[in-house]
Amino acid sequence: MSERLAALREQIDALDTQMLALLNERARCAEEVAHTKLAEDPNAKFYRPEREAQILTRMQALNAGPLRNEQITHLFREIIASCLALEESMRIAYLGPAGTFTQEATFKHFGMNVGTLPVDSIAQVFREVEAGRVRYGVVPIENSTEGVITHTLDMFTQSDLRICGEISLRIHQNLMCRHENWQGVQKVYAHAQSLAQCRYWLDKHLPHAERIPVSSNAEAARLVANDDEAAALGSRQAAPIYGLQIVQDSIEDNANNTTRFLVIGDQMVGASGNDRTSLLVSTRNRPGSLYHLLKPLAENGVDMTRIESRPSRTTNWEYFFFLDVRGHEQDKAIHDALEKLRQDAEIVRVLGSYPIAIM
Ligand SMILES: O=C(O)C(=O)C[C@]1(C(=O)O)C=C[C@@H](O)C=C1
Repeated sequence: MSERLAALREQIDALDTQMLALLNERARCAEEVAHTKLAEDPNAKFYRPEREAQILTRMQALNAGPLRNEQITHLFREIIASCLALEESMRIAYLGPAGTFTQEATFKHFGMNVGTLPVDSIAQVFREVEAGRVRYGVVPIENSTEGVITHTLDMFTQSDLRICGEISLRIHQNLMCRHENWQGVQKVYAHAQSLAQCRYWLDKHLPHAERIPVSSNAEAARLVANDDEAAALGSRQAAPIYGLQIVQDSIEDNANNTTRFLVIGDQMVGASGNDRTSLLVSTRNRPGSLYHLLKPLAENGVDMTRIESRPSRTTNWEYFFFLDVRGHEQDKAIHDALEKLRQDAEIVRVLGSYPIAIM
């Protein structure tokens, strides 16, 4: 080994020693935070999404490189998750099975070592949280190319759970096989959405392979585990679970393909300074009802970023409206707009105020 290399490694060893001490000092602080919270309130919540968002935003602002903000965010998320695990060991239910993008989103947000419970429907995620068998749940809510996941919206009309956070995940599709010789595959299994997201890549590179839609990408990987002539598309997490190799990565046609997920729980989240509030509103069916619903928001200068309507299911031609606005329900503008709205609408429910997803 050259003297230069030996000296650099010595420097790295010294820095690692410092980081180790600092990490444990931080962990002891988090343990102290837990004791303090409990002393102040026996029902205190340990997971504080607003505080986590503030920490990550601050680190990004301070970051001078060469590590990219994305890497810094990932590292600090893992550090915070490890500290949170010292405060409380918790389990997260997600729309499974293992190896799906929802699992990837769960690990991204709660750290790679969090306990998880994969379940087989969005409704079941809600039920697990409602029954207290898990602390939080993670469900998909919208994809940038495929649109809103109406099943998740509908669940909020039947559940009192709140939205505690959101996770934004860049969807990278991977081609996975049992062996490296992917050019010879005859079949490509995947969820229909994943097949659609890789249509041009498949046209170009595997034009003769049959595309077979299945219930989830994890199911696709499971089928390919027993088939030398097939490939699966999906999240990189699926490969080791089903003994597959990633033979081509990031093959999605649209590089900006993103899915948004919600963290659901029974917790009110404080303001982080960069928040979103989701509302469920219903009005009597009369002329101008949508106008009356939106007027208080506009008059108070509340920035509405989305509106979705869903049939009420109990009365024909009556609708629930799902609205997203920028800001926190405690902000004066939103608070005042909600007061006004409540005078007019049948139902006005705040589904949650939560930090806007960070990277
Ligand atoms: O500040 C808190 O409330 C903590 O519990 C500490 C901490 C952290 O490690 O920084 C851990 C978990 C919370 O979700 C937020 C922050």
